This record gives sequence, C-alpha cells and structure tokens, in this order.
Amino acid sequence: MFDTLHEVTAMTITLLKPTPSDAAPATGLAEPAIEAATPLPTPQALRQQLPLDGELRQRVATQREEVKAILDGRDDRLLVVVGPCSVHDPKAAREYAENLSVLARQVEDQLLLVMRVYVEKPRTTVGWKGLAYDPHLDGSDDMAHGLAQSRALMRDVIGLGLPVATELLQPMVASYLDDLLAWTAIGARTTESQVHRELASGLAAAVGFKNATDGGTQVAIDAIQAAAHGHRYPALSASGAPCLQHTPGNRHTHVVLRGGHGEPNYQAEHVAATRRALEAAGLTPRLMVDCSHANSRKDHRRQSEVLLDVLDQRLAGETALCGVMLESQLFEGRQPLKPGAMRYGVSVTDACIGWETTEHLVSLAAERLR
Ligand SMILES: O=C[C@H](O)[C@H](O)COP(=O)(O)O
Ligand SMILES: C=C(OP(=O)(O)O)C(=O)O
Repeated sequence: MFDTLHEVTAMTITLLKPTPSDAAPATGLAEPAIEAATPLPTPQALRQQLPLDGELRQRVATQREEVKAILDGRDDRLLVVVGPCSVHDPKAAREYAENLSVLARQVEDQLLLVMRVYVEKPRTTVGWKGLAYDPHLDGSDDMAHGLAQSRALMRDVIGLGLPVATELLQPMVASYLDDLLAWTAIGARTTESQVHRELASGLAAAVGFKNATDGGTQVAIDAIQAAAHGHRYPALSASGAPCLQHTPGNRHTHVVLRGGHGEPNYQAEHVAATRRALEAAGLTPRLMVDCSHANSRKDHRRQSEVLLDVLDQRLAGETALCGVMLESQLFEGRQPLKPGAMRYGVSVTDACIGWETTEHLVSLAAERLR
C-alpha cells in the first residue's frame, strides 16, 4: 500500500542553483539556503489512499460532538486526553489503543477518553520530530511514509471506537490528518503564533491551547479570542494548489494548564486565577489540566498527584475544570532513541506512566466522580 509513497520519496529533486548571472556578487544572498526538495503526496492523494469510509466519518463527527458537549457544559463528564507523549512504534500504539478502548467502555459513564496519537513533536531545540517526519527513527525523514503511517494508525484507533487527539504543529501537516481528529492541541511553543491560531479557526475539532512554556496563560486566552474569529490566510489546498483559505472561526476552544519553567499551575489558586481571567475577557471558563510537563515537574510518577488534586477541585465544585491530560505508554519511563536497541512500548520523548498505573488512575478517577 505504501509502495507508491516510497517511490515518490525516492525521487529527490535538487533545487536549481542560480546561474552565475543570477548570483548576487557581493553577499551571495541569492544562493538558495534549501539544499533539496523531496516530493510528498498531496493531502488529497493520501486521503484517497487511506480513506475514512462513511461509517468512520460519522463516528468522528459523533466523537467531535461528544467533546464539544463537554466543553459546552451539556455533558458533565470529564474529558481525558490520554496516551503516549509521542508515537514511535505503530504496533505498540495499536496495542495501547486496544487496551484503552476496553477501559474507555468501563468508565464512559463518568469519563470521555480520547487517545493521544501525537505524531509531530515540537522540540525545545532539536531532536526527533515524530512519526510523521521520521518514521524509521534514523534521521532518514521518510515523511511520505510517516504521514501514511500516522493516518493509518489514527484510522485504526477510530476503528476501535476511540476518539483521536493530536498536537498540530506544522500547518501543512494538518491537511493530511485533520479529518480524523476529535480534539487538537496547539502546544506551549506555538499558542502565541498567529499561524496556529488561524489554523485552529478552521478546524472542525475542539482545540486546547496550552499556556506558554514560561507559565503565562494570557497567550492561551488571547489565542481563544483569535481562533473564535474567521480568518483568511494563504495555504495549500487539498490538491496542493496555493489558495486563500477562508475559515469560519472555532468556538470550541479552551485553555490547557501545563505549568511552566518547572513550576506547576494546576492548583486551585491557579485554576481560579485563570477562570477569572477568562471571565474578564468575556469567555466561558473551561480548562483542562495537563498532569504532565511542568505540572509534574517532568517526573511521570507525579502525574497521579496532579490528577488527584484536580479531581478534588472538581468535586469541590470547580466547574471550569472540564478535562485532564495524562502522558501514558504501555511501560513506564523513557528511553533514548537508539534504533535496534529499543524497549517495546517505552516512550522516546517525555517519560510516561505505564499501562497498569494508567488503568488504575483512570478507574480511580471514574470511581471518585461516581
Ligand atoms: O511533550 C514533549 C516535550 O516536552 C516537548 O516536545 C519538548 O521536548 P524537548 O524539550 O525534549 O525537546
Ligand atoms: C509537547 C507537549 O506539550 P507542551 O506543548 O505543553 O510542551 C505535549 O503535550 O506533547
């Protein structure tokens, strides 16, 4: 199935170097800084190759509505975005999804579980950028294959009955995957970006804007306001042609508190302050707490204490808290990315809690909310 894409990847086009008469004599500024361009399939071609059939399309529509009902306060269940920090092994991700789909049914009276299928990773400096970019984990950047693997995996997760969450990082990647998503993150490193706010304004899925990496929440509140408006911005159409995209605006957005610079911001005083800031901006206060990242001080074992605190706040009547996020894998911890010497089901980005702890925490959350 992926042969065609592989063939496309193999054809690398070397960009035309300027002729001597084009070159800028003194500065050399006319030299292109891009070394090569590798063709990718158009979003339309990939969607045709890995289509979402009528039943699955309807399922995604229903999943999106379920998430939005929670954000609108029409459903008082807790939204739980849970799964690996990043997917690097689709086989392990499918096994994880099978486990999660069973758990989701056991807790569905109290919780709506949405699986993190994160295939793009924002990096603080440099590092592996995710399955969509480098599926062979070796720097070969076979993105045509990575996009196909990402799409196929997300489709299988939906087939298991689970809604899919991802972070959308590179706006062009969104058009390969966005028909599959029930919930989307705009990450801490991009919430302030106008380009990402424009992207969010045209998504059919709900969007969570993370607070900034320094802990600042105002950028996420500004992002909610920006994304609620319609925008017009240049983009590539599904068939790969440049176009001016017109978006309607997205009202189903919310803040995600993830802490900043090693300091948590999940506690009641932070939640109350964010609630007041949202109300002052004329916005409906709705918040998700990310139990990982700076909220856990990057120690996966502390995600449980964050979750328990958030549950206490909910039970004490904090209705703005409509969701939580957990970073979880089949097995706990993290490992360096060393192809050929990897442990199955262990994160290669941030450390995660393992499946047993995940099952225990999610069941406990449902039990406490009952
Ligand atoms: O969620 C994952 C990481 O926190 C994020 O991608 C940044 O990773 P890095 O600091 O390891 O680059
Ligand atoms: C990168 C992530 O989070 P943040 O943007 O909060 O760092 C993530 O959730 O994978």
